[in-house]
Amino acid sequence: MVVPSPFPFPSDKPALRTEMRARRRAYAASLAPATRLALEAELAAALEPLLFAARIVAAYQPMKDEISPLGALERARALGKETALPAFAARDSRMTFRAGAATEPGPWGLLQPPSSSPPVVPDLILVPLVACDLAGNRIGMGQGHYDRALEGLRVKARLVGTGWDMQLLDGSIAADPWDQTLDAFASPAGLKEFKDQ
Ligand SMILES: Nc1nc2c(c(=O)[nH]1)N(C=O)[C@@H](CNc1ccc(C(=O)N[C@@H](CCC(=O)O)C(=O)O)cc1)CN2
Ligand SMILES: Nc1ncnc2c1ncn2[C@@H]1O[C@H](COP(=O)(O)OP(=O)(O)OP(=O)(O)O)[C@@H](O)[C@H]1O
Repeated sequence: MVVPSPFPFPSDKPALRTEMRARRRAYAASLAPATRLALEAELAAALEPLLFAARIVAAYQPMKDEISPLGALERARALGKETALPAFAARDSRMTFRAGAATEPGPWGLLQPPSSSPPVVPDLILVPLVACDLAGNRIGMGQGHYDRALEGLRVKARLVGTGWDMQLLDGSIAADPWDQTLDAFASPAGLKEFKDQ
């Protein structure tokens, strides 16, 4: 499932983010709707053992080019687990996880649970990403939302990057001191656990 990295491999994060966002967009656009649904079902199947073991599962409301984790979240609910999604009080406020379904518009253009839903501490977090490498280094949307939120949650939670197969790169992503390393990457091809750092 590891794809050859873009060549020449961009040396700085912003360039790699731009390159991989473009590739993610092209990949998502190339998928027929039925294929996309089948891949999302494969993702949910790959995550099943982790969902089974968790108590509170957090995922994300997918953006246009991202793989949807909502089937996996539905599966978690069917297994009796509590589920949560990212929420923001305002654009410059800290991201938290709130229980329940995404019913209200959030400041970053994504639906989120209402502020009346309780904040929760998940023990499994499905983390959206632009790209990650085999050491669990991740590139996100560049606002540091996950890095900041995961800093305090990683003691309790397993962090599983979630994406299309093509988002796992075989080159190395230079980690910044604040970057939170992923424990694993889940995609339609399966679950790839990263070795302890
Ligand atoms: N699906 C999903 N949910 C997520 C994230 C994510 O990466 N994916 N986040 C990851 O941290 C947080 C939200 N952070 C975000 C950071 C930047 C942009 C962004 O730049 N969006 C548009 C511009 C829209 C706007 O400016 O309002 C863009 O794609 O250019 C979106 C979300 C929490 N929820
Ligand atoms: N724990 C933290 N404390 C303070 N600032 C942070 C922290 N984590 C990240 N940042 C800031 O956030 C900015 C974006 O970081 P980075 O480029 O690593 O984001 P990203 O991992 O792509 O985004 P995200 O985590 O939202 O998906 C950086 O400029 C950094 O200073």
